[in-house]
Amino acid sequence: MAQTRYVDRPIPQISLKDFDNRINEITTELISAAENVGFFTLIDHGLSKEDIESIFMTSKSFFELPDETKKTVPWNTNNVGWEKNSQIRPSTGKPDSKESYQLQFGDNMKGLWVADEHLAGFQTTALEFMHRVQGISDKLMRCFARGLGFPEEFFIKCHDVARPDSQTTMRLLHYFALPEEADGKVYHRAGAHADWDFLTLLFQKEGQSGLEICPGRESVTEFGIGDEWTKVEAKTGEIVCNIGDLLMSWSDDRFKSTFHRVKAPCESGDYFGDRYSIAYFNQPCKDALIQGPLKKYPMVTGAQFTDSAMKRNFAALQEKLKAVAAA
Ligand SMILES: O=C(O)CCC(=O)C(=O)O
Ligand SMILES: [Fe+2]
Repeated sequence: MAQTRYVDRPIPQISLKDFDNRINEITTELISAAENVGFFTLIDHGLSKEDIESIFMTSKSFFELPDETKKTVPWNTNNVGWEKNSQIRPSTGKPDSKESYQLQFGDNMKGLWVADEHLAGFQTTALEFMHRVQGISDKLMRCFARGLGFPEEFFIKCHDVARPDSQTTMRLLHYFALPEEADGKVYHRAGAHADWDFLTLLFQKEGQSGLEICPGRESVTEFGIGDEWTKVEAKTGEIVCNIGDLLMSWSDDRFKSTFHRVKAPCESGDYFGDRYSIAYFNQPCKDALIQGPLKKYPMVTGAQFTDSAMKRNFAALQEKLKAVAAA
């Protein structure tokens, strides 16, 4: 396999300290990060390293359950539940080598919370953490609303997690340990993709590296991926945030939804061990009305936006599978 081409690109680090007094300054920093690299890291966000380590322990306890137990909460197309080695990305045409458990706040979770008899207190612990991450998301949404000239509460209302049909999702991820000796196979961890949500907040664990980004996308309708990657360091206390396609569209392409991946380890210095991460995806309410201030794209509802993102992804996947079959 050809060597990966790496370039250094600064990923801004933004502090949320003293948020209410510093909201103007923080907004300026967020807007600049969103307009350029599309990724930034947050510090002083209110979650301690211990809080984050503790939710990672809960996540690990879930993934250590036997598959037979995890199968009691299977993934479905509402984007909830547990899956293993089943997510195929259009960029690779191969399943990611991982398992994940997706959680939401509302009715979609009926029957899909792992039962207390298998993992005591899981639902309470997960929901408590999700509400805290939503609190951080709310701060970011306030700033992005200001930056785009919407009323300050606008995006928060459009992503209200108190509604029973809320779509916002927290995804626990476990990438399996892989053989360090080359065996002729490529084990994708998370194949290159852009997220289709509003904003993603990602928690990583120190030492478990692999996340890489590839900026350069000019419009949300374009799919091309460049080939120069930049590594994002894994630090337990920081939150890595990225703009999703929804915010790119809602900003008339001003803010960039950047391609990223968790690299298939294959070169010296790559990390081959078990990797745990947690991604929190801010998804719109189904009836939210989405259109940027410049009206670059036609107005759509949250439900239509998500539906067409999934269809576009599916169509790109079919193309890729055809190309793989023809090769
Ligand atoms: O696990 C990671 O570090 C990234 C996951 C990711 O990009 C995703 O699930 O969309
Ligand atoms: Fe992603």
